[in-house]
Amino acid sequence: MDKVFIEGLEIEALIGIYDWERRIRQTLVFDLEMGFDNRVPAASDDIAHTLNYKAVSKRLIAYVQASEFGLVETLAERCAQIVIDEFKVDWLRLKLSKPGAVRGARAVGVIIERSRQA
Ligand SMILES: Nc1nc2c(c(=O)[nH]1)N=C([C@H](O)[C@@H](O)CO)CN2
Repeated sequence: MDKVFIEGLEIEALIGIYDWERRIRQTLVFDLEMGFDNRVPAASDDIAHTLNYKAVSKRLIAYVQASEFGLVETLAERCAQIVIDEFKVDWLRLKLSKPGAVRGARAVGVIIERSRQA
């Protein structure tokens, strides 16, 4: 399966379960792999035929910056659903990292894989 990917997309958000986290914004890092048949845009050389990684990135930036969830699980799930619904993606893997959230760890977070429901 072909893929389009976005790696290391940094977005600031209000996220976390502790009181101190509700008073600050933290940097989150998104890595996405999205299933897509890249033979179609390769044949036409037309951006309109692509899964446009810039358009996906801009949509996620707008959504995440405005979000206020407690758990990274919730935010990851909503972002996955946006990409599947709005960009006609059938399958994706999304890694959401929260750097520096746990002392001693470079990052913590979740990795989810989701498919379009039949
Ligand atoms: N599985 C999760 N564990 C934890 C989360 C989370 O969102 N998912 N969040 C926290 C705190 O907000 C933490 O990031 C602050 O250091 C703890 N565990």
